[in-house]
Amino acid sequence: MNILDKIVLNKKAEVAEAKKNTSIKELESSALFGRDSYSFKEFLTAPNRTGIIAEFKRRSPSKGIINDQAGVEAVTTAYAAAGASALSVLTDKDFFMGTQADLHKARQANQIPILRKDFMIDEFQIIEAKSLGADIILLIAAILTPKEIDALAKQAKSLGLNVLLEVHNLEELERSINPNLDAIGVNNRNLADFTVSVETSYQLAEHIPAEFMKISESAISNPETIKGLKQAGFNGFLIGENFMKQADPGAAMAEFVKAL
Ligand SMILES: O=C(O)c1ccccc1NCC(=O)[C@H](O)[C@H](O)COP(=O)(O)O
Repeated sequence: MNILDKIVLNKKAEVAEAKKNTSIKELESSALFGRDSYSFKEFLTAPNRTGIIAEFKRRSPSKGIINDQAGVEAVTTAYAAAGASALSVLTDKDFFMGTQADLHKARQANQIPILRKDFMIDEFQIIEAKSLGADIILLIAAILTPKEIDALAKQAKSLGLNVLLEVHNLEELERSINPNLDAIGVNNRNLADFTVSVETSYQLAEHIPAEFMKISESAISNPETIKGLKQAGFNGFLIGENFMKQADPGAAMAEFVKAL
């Protein structure tokens, strides 16, 4: 069984447990449930922003512990001050050491869009994302059927959330694309074997229809890479480890942005 299969199996059990403990009514009565989401598109394309979606990520299956000392409020507010267009906050506990409280804290401290970075497989998680203050949800083509993507995207849109579809190859893109998506993210990391190549973004760029924002995800560690990806039509750049591996991730991002 590869790591993605393990994550999904674990997530199914986690969601089943969460459904036993929390009702949808409770989630819908959260103070944040009724707020209007920030527009992903507006923040990504605003002239004074970088296009960077800066990720708060303590651990990953490919790298182990990246940074278990940094605080979510301090890091995310520093990312926003450095010009992040949006934030990404991991909420998966078992593989990434993320928590739902991280997302909630990031929401209270920031006024830019936040992506709930998790493995979404069930409508319950979308309602949960809304109740925690997320603006964007991620749908990963490698773990969902086209029918599931369609249903989850429709539900997210009905709650005013922005939807980012993640693909890693042309086959995933062609089978998963649908009009309820806002952005297509090309993951430069192969989640089955963890190899990375930014070439993946270049190869898929021309196949992404113009109506969707284009995001390049993972393994970005150089401002020059962003310049090249912008030329290829990318609007957003999801960066986690490159900043999080530093003692002060916000300062690392501020330095990086100076070279853009
Ligand atoms: O990062 C991993 O090891 C990983 C393993 C299995 C599933 C997902 C994984 N990462 C999720 C991501 O998409 C990245 O956190 C994100 O794109 C940022 O990547 P990076 O800048 O390389 O930290």
